[in-house]
Amino acid sequence: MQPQKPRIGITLGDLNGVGPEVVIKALADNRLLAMITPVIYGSAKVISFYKKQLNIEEFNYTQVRNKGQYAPKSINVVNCWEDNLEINPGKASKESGKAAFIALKQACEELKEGLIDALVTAPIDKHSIHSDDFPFKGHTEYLTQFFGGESLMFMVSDTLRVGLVTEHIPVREIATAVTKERIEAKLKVMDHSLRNDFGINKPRIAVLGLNPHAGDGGLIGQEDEQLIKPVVSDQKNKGKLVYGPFASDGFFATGSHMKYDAVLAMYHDQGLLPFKTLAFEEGVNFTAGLPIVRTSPDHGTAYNLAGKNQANESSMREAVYRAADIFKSRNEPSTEK
Ligand SMILES: NC(=O)C1=CN([C@@H]2O[C@H](COP(=O)(O)OP(=O)(O)OC[C@H]3O[C@@H](n4cnc5c(N)ncnc54)[C@H](O)[C@@H]3O)[C@@H](O)[C@H]2O)C=CC1
Ligand SMILES: NCC(=O)COP(=O)(O)O
Repeated sequence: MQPQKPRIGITLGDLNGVGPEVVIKALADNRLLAMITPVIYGSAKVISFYKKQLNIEEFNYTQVRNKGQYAPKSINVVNCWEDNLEINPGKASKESGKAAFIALKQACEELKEGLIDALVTAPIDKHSIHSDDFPFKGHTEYLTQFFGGESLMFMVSDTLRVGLVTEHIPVREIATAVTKERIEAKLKVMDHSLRNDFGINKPRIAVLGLNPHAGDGGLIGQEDEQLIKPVVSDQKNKGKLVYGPFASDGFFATGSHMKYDAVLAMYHDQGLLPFKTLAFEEGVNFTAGLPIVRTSPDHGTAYNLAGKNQANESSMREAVYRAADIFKSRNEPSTEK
């Protein structure tokens, strides 16, 4: 008997952004259908609108009538909201933010119930979706609360992996949020994910410094000497292959990242700026550390491109492949990890 293909839930994200476009373009590639059963959470009306606009013939889908009954040879579409919602490509709106949340919530509930195996999320507009029902800064924070656990925003490609100690917080709060406990917790998730999700038996991890020149021996801020160095030493004493802190400005430019399986950055732009520069098209945002698998493309709603058939779908395609790979890796009989 053929093993069951992983059922990958895919949320459409903000219906006025490039989410629907990159989902349609990625799934129009039939090779994906041979490997996974896609279940789109959103609306058939939105899919039909963008399909027409993009003039994509080879994208056929089935509307789901019964919850959890997903046709293995089709692109399944679950209608999550009323059909009368207006579609305005490129325009932020509270209504589209609300719809994005409804689809995300339904997909998460079905993931929890075991009706799908992994989740891929198309981009939301963090401002539009924000409400009393969704008081979060992004998917990462929502999923961490919904499923529980210590999560890590882990940007991954075949050649580069970058995780973050702090995520969506204002720059002025970074220094106080970088604590020994938080660095240790994120290193633990990263180490575990490299072993279990990526099959690396002895992960080598580089840790970036917080201050310019990793503090210059305490001349430019104390955090590198007093927090980061002791954590790295402690990890080494425990037999872990953890190195640093490295001055972050020249780290990627000199190709130093290639000597490690992953890099731990202290804050969002410190990690995502080099990641997107080096791996924008193939890069994927993976939420490590949770009991479920969630990936997403590494870009946002790109309102400037929405409705113009100019969005590149490769990051979305990689996100789908990556979710299926990690799901399989977690469910394979374990070798030594
Ligand atoms: N996982 C998620 O849901 C994410 C959501 N966002 C949200 O997206 C919104 C816009 O954020 P920005 O910082 O402007 O980032 P963005 O990724 O939407 O746009 C940055 C630049 O990249 C280009 N770009 C983005 N996706 C592209 C694609 N598929 N093909 C070609 N070019 C592409 C855009 O045209 C723009 O020039 C914000 O509301 C933000 O919160 C941002 C990142 C992730
Ligand atoms: N720039 C990355 C990002 O914003 C990820 O957001 P989310 O996956 O937490 O929604």
